[in-house]
Amino acid sequence: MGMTVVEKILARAAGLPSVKVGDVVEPRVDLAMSHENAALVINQFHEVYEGTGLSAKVWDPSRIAIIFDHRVPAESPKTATNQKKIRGFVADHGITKFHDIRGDVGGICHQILPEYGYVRPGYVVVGTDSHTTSHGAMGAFSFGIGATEMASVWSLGIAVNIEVPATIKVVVHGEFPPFVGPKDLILHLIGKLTAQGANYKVLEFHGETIRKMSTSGRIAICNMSVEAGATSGIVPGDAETLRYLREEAGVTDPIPCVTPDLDASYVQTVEIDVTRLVPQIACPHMVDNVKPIGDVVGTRIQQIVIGSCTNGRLDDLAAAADILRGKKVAQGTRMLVFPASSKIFAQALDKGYVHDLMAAGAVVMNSGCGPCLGVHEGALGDHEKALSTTNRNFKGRMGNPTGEVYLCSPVVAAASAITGVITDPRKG
Ligand SMILES: CC(C)[C@H](C(=O)O)[C@@H](O)C(=O)O
Ligand code: SF4
Repeated sequence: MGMTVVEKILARAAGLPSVKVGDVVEPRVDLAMSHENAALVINQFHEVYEGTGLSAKVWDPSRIAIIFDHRVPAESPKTATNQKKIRGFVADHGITKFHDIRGDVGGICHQILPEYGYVRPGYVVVGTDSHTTSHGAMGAFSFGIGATEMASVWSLGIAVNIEVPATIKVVVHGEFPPFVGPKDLILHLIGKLTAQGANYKVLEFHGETIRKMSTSGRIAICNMSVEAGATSGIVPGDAETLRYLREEAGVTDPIPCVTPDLDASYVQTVEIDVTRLVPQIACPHMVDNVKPIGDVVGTRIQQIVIGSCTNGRLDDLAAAADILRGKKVAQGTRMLVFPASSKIFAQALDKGYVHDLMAAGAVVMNSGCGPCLGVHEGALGDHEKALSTTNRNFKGRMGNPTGEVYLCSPVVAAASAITGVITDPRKG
């Protein structure tokens, strides 16, 4: 019996000739990622060693990545002190993949990992963040775990009790129409599968539309796979993965790719033709409450948000700048832009996108999670509505339980910024 790409990755990492759905395995971890919640992991990690007489040492400091992003720069003394504690741990243990609050190498964890070539095809990646699914875009099996599990990974280098997940094959055909892209595809898929439709399963993406898609688009679709409940999303490594890792991340060592067997078995196959796909909007307060844009056109918006690990990359900012160049953000609407990393920010500066966006009236903020999570900056006022390129619209997500968040692509957000109401970019 053939294996899916995740079965192959898990078999290799667990040192087994093959695995099948439901097997419980203990794969070797290639990369373990945390952000500010490393502070929790550190507490749990020390507990593992308490009373054993053993000195607490991480299994491999080169395989741990810690990125400050959720609250940068710190909004409170408590956060700043947590970050200080993590810095101390990083220094004590010699952790090298550490990204502090910096304007040169800072950014959101899910952008930093691919950008610096930390994730490779075939890797097992775990992260203390639900959107760790993003790194499936690089052909890795990448999923979120809790702080306690992470403490055990830090000491053992293996992920314990991992049940081999079933895989849903998603085959995407056709060419995107103008102003429609990967974000619309993933919103459409989540609407179709529902928020629980892929629970405990992997979404393995195939088809010519995926093959032609940039790494940026692939990150967006794998990032949001968790919103359909998926353990992970994955695009098996291919020519685009190699191009990205070589040309953009500067990787020079060999990059073997893992591909699924032709006779691999899937629990379900979903076929999507994007030829007639229209811009999609996830309406409050569930990511699977997805509607074609026509259903919500004209809804008044007080805050437009472009950024995050989902849609804060250079192509996203370029698309927004193209629409807003020479135009103005509507009165009564504010627009916040936060690039996914410092590197993207610098590129957007060089290309003039930051200038275009600011001249239109947008506030360009530093790289980090910012308004996406709403615990730090960019909160909504009572009963305000936001239109955002982020990935979650749960009640209270943007810091106010009476606020409403609509999710969309960068071009929809940019077109709507000009009018102050949800606007179809195909007609704008
Ligand atoms: C705060 C963090 C643990 C959380 C996550 O797990 O995803 C956040 O990044 C999010 O997007 O909601
Ligand atoms: S940008 Fe948003 S979704 Fe991404 S890691 Fe930060 S809080 Fe989570």
